[in-house]
Amino acid sequence: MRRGLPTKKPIHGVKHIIAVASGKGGVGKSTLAINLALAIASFRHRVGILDADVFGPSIPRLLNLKAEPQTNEKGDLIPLANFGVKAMSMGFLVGEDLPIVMKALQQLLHQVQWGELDLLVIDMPPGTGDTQLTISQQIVLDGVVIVSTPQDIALVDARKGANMFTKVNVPILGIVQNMSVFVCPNCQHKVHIFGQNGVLKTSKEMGLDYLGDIPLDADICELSDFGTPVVVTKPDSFNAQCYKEVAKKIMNKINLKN
Ligand SMILES: Nc1ncnc2c1ncn2[C@@H]1O[C@H](COP(=O)(O)OP(=O)(O)OP(=O)(O)O)[C@@H](O)[C@H]1O
Repeated sequence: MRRGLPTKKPIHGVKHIIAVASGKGGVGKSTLAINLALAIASFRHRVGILDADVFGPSIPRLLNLKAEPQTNEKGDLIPLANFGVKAMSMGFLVGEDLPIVMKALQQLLHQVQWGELDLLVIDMPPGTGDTQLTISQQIVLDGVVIVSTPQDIALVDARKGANMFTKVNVPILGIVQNMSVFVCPNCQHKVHIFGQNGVLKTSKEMGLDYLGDIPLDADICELSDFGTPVVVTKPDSFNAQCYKEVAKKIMNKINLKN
């Protein structure tokens, strides 16, 4: 028998799969992943989100989902859903015991009854570890979206992340800058807390597309904490529009209509 990398498999019934990744933790990856999923669903696509953030699953909280998923007669997991988006999360399944986590990851990748989806968004764990490699090697991804804040320490890790995906032949759809600008709610003065154009500069240096900028705004954080993300709760707000602009660029790249 030939030994080597495992063969990549599509996910049954799912037309497109993108991953959202970051080099560093806490830069807003899950918030971007869920708002992108909801934005693309708002363009009348059937969307699911797979939370593969093994040690810090956020999607149950972001979608206000708590129940344990049921299984079908084949033993496949049936996703939960909220705001029209189907969701499956490591957070529904396990604690933090590594062997169990890796087994659960296989179940999440290959044994979920998604039904027909136009797009599955995978929320990756931060960094460049085993989970990212496993997903890159086992799943046919249309591409990965990298998110970073504009300060150097995050950008160094974003580069590492991008390099890892390139090495394993996963196309990079582009980079999103998060939390670069804070607009004072009283005087509208703009403050670039972590620097202004760090992600744009890095994307140019790396020859990657710049997909847009999401401001640092308390509303984004609070609505996420309530399990009511800004794209569904305040769809006409500036913040929601920023996520929708990024979503449109991604949809164009993977040939999804908007
Ligand atoms: N643009 C933003 N404005 C304000 N707060 C934000 C923004 N983006 C994310 N946050 C907040 O920052 C925190 C971290 O965000 P999030 O959980 O999405 O990051 P992450 O990169 O997925 O983290 P982890 O490494 O835990 O997976 C959360 O409290 C979230 O609400």
